[in-house]
Amino acid sequence: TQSTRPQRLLGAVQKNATRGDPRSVVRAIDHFCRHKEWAMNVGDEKGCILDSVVSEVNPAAVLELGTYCGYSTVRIASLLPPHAKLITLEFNPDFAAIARQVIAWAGLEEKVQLVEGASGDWIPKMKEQFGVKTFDLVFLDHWKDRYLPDTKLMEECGLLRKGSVLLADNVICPGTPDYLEYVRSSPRYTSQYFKSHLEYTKVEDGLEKSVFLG
Ligand SMILES: Nc1ncnc2c1ncn2CCCCCNC(=O)c1cc(-c2ccc(F)cc2)cc(O)c1O
Ligand SMILES: [Mg+2]
Repeated sequence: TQSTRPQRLLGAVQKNATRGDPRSVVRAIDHFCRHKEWAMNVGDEKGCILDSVVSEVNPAAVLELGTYCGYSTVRIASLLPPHAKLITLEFNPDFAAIARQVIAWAGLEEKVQLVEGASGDWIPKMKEQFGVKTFDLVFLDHWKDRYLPDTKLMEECGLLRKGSVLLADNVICPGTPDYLEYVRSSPRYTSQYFKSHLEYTKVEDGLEKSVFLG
């Protein structure tokens, strides 16, 4: 039977990356996606911007919306301080199964909780299910038309505190126009655009960093 692209991506990790070495996992995925098969990871160029924001925030509690194969999960988790936790939500069970193995290969299982399901269903249950108070950093990389409703949901559920940072992928390509309009015009956010390119291409894309002001 035919393998899927995520399965072939996992194979490239297991073949080319060193167990327990997150950077080698990131490098193996980027090489696979640049030279073999494109895949919708945040990628190396936007990944450097992600790394700098994670390092600056130095978060104790991170939420990632949209795990896919776990590429950004590994990038983020590898930069977290001890005892910090990353909860990552993935809707697609096949993607989730691959991501678990990629995260395990990187040796980051202790820092990551992968939850299968839709963001709209899980966000209201975060506090009771995972003992989360608020998130210091949220990385939005899931359905582009869910960025805005899920941001409003996180506000309503009290999951954001003064200073919480939202970092959104793909605000240009595929684009999240309603989300951009909201965070850039709302008095409750200070927003900043980091111009970059769609992963592994020359097409313009970028990350939007928005700080919740409470
Ligand atoms: N827990 C949850 N709740 C809701 N939705 C959930 C979810 N967990 C997952 N999903 C569903 C996300 C499906 C993937 C989202 N990402 C994307 O759709 C995406 C697409 C491109 C792209 C750009 C140009 C092209 F020509 C083609 C594709 C690039 C990217 O960096 C992308 O992140
Ligand atoms: Mg993306």
